Amino acid sequence: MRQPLVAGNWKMNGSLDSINTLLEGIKAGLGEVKTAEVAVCPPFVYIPQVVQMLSDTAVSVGSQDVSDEESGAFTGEVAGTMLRDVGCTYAIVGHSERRSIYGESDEFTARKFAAARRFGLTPILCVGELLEEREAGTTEAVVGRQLDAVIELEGIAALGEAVIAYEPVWAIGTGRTASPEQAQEVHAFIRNKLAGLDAGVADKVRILYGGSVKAANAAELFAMADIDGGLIGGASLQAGEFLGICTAPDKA
Ligand SMILES: O=C[C@H](O)COP(=O)(O)O
Repeated sequence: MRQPLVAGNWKMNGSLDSINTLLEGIKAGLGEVKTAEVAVCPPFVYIPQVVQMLSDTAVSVGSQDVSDEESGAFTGEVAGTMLRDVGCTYAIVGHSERRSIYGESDEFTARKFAAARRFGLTPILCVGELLEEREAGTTEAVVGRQLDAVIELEGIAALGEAVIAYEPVWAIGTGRTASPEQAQEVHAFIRNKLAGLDAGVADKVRILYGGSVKAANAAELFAMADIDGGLIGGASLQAGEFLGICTAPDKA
């Protein structure tokens, strides 16, 4: 039985003050969350503050990215060792905003996935197609290719110790959520693809859905057989909305 995971990706949002307020709000409602594991992924600079504020809770903290390198002359990079040092347990890799805005390739993403694991972080590997790729009928080819880059570098077993997030790019921040059936179709494709290589990995890996998830639509998405929680952007910046999503698995 896979425990659902609801992870908030705050992206480049927040300030010392607003994060205090957000976390106070989340902490006040955590007692209502019965089933899901909860995680938040703040901007790098706020991670120590967030780890400290959540130290009396079971909420995990992750980073939004991680360097593919360990240390040295890599200006602007943040290493997995540093993220572990300040209390992270997860690292998002290959978010579509990294892929599309900053040109990060499948191979580069795979190296970041490897680095996260090497330094003791659980990668949350994001995959997903652009609107034009969906319309061209290439969703499975794109998602399959993104997964293959990681499998080729790290091996199939590594995915059993990671989290996958399926995020159709056309649903991110657009208010246009994939329907539960559309999401389930791709989640099932991912799980079946992994099952073809290692049934144990496919059974174990949590596959999150991301893209305009809100308290109002989370329960129907999370009720699908292969959707094991969500990676939440905008709605994770509002305590009430985020808690509404975190408690959605309790209603299944
Ligand atoms: O990482 C989170 C996703 O990009 C989803 O963002 P969103 O919930 O604002 O659509």
